[in-house]
Amino acid sequence: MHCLNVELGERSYPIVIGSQLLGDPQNLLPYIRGRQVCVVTNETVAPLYLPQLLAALADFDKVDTIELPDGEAFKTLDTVNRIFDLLLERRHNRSTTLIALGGGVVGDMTGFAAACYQRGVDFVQIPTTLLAQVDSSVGGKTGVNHPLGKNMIGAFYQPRVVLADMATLTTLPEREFSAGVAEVIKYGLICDETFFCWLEGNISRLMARDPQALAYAVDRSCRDKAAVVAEDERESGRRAILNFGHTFGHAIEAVQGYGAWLHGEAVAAGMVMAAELSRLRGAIDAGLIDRIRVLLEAARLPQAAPAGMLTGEFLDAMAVDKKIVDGRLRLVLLRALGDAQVVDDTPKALIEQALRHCGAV
Ligand SMILES: NC(=O)c1ccc[n+]([C@@H]2O[C@H](COP(=O)([O-])OP(=O)(O)OC[C@H]3O[C@@H](n4cnc5c(N)ncnc54)[C@H](O)[C@@H]3O)[C@@H](O)[C@H]2O)c1
Ligand SMILES: O=C(O)C(=O)C[C@@H](O)[C@H](O)[C@H](O)COP(=O)(O)O
Ligand SMILES: [Zn+2]
Repeated sequence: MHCLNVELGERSYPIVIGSQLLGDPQNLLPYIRGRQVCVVTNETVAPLYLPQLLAALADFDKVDTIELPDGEAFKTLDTVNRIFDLLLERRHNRSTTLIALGGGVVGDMTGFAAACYQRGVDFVQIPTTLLAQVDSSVGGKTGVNHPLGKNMIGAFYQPRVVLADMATLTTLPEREFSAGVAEVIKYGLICDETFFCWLEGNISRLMARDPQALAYAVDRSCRDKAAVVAEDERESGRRAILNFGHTFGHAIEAVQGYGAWLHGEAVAAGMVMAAELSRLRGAIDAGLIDRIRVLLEAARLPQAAPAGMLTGEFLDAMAVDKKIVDGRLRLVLLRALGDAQVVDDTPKALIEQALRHCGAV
């Protein structure tokens, strides 16, 4: 077990990475200030890991659990309202702590509920998917989807601790594991060339969930993300690079219907689109795109738009992107391997060309 720190002044917190962490009260007690807790999880994760966690919480005065329905389609205000209902019915006060036990969907909604309930209560992230361990549990972006756009309602709200128990990844389905690898590859592309090269040499070990390769990938991803977040907590500048591939990816998620493509799958295809656009602007060469495609192939991730998705559907959905300023679409593109930048002057025709190269019709 080891710890990394997300350095955010008085909102700093540790990311604890290890195995068999969630059953040990000592990993949680130092971060929970009151005597009340509410575990938020879902119907899939609860039977797998809730009993272990509840055993670790046995000494609290009030321990409640809410099991949400599973799936991206349930990442909504209505579902968050169910958390508020339970907290109020069970008289949780301002000293309560919410504990998110699950993937990014549970984590994003629990964090948002914590940000809003009685104007803010503590929360803890216990991520149980690869994607949540390497990305969503770190950095304090919380929120829900809206039919018109992904993560459109939310708040920046940091957890008190992230407990990444890698033992939970043993039960993760293959497709979900691959989705997490997409965000891992993202770090290499945007800010960590050495990591990208390591991934090229170790992708088979990673996909086989070799414990050492997995531990290295989780640790390195969390370090990369924590460094970017520490520099720009509320995305006024550099943090936008963590959105590489996401403007396209979010369009896929919204247009296909939330949950049809997994977030990581949509981001994978979106990263190829963003890389293709970077090439059309003359920033990178075709060789790098080939290298990205080889990694995505090995990770069993998509590299093109969903069959039949129209360039117009992409552009319409992208028009509500949260990075837009003064009506200008801002895209995260590559300057080189390991070096991303935000660009706000990409001609629409070039975007359409990149989309068509990547299978949009
Ligand atoms: N806040 C952020 O910074 C951030 C970053 C990246 C992604 N996200 C969000 O995260 C969400 C995607 O997260 P995700 O990929 O974890 O999806 P998810 O939360 O839907 O979890 C994936 C599936 O795996 C199941 N599951 C979870 N843990 C399991 C385990 N240990 N064993 C077996 N099954 C398990 C879940 O029940 C679900 O069916 C998206 O909504 C995305 O927008 C947020
Ligand atoms: O932490 C960030 O910043 C990210 O952009 C990480 C992304 O992987 C993540 O999907 C995030 O939720 C996207 O945020 P959004 O602001 O584009 O909705
Ligand atoms: Zn993402």
